[in-house]
Amino acid sequence: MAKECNSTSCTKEDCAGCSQAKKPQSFQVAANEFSQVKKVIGVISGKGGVGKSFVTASLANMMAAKGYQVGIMDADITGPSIPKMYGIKGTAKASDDGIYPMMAQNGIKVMSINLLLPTEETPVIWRGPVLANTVKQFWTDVIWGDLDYLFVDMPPGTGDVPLTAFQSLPIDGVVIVSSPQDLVRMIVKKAYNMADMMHVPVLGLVENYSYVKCPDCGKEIKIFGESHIEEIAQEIQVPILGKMPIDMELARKADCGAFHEIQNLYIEKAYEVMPK
Ligand SMILES: Nc1ncnc2c1ncn2[C@@H]1O[C@H](COP(=O)(O)OP(=O)(O)OP(=O)(O)O)[C@@H](O)[C@H]1O
Repeated sequence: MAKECNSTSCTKEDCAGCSQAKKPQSFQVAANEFSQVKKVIGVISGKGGVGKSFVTASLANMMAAKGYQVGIMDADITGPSIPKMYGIKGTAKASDDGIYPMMAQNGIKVMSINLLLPTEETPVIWRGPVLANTVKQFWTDVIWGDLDYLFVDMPPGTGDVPLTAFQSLPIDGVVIVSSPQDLVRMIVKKAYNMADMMHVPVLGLVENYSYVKCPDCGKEIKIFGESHIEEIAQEIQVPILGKMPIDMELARKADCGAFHEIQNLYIEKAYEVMPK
């Protein structure tokens, strides 16, 4: 048991069990006064292109189908894809009270930089602090209303913008998305360590692109090689929430703006770990 003290220079180990232990400084910002969000769930990946947006939207659909009020914050400011996946077009409206999210056909509220730009092809060529501030504003200025779950499609990596998202939003837990290559071991651990350093619980791991099913014989072909997800999950002591194959039907729906029709059964287990 640690000795109780008033020191401010103790290490994390020294302080274990001490009621005076230094808490990390909070940089959290207040939500818009018209937002009541019960749980905020981040979806992260150590690198881009692993299907983070796909998993974010799949989790959101799953909770919406179970009757919860759900929103998606597309915090991937330089690579926003959520509105397109749901076929949401146009510009979000605003009033003196804030900015209103737009709604997908299954009732999910969405906010993305693409809903604030003149066209969806307009590139976002902004410096880090401006990007990071936009994520903050998606929390402070967006009128989310009553939500049971807000899923945050976090920017990939461990840079400025994900750091601000972690620090500014009251994140209740994160899901890490990865692909099967060996390199992923290091990348998943970076994402895990970032969440850990931010004192945010990791709810589980999703492996994407695990295999592709041959349309003729049904054989599972592991185009990225053998999975390492079990070993990684064991090392970091978090559950595996599912392994997703490359599914052409799901890809087609995502591409044509019909993601609201998707029930992604490959990650059904994620429901069990959602904080209730
Ligand atoms: N399991 C899957 N089966 C078929 N298509 C998929 C699957 N996962 C993702 N895709 C498709 O791959 C593309 C990239 O996925 P997504 O946009 O989710 O990646 P991301 O990790 O969010 O990328 P980034 O963070 O770099 O923006 C999308 O077109 C998406 O529809």
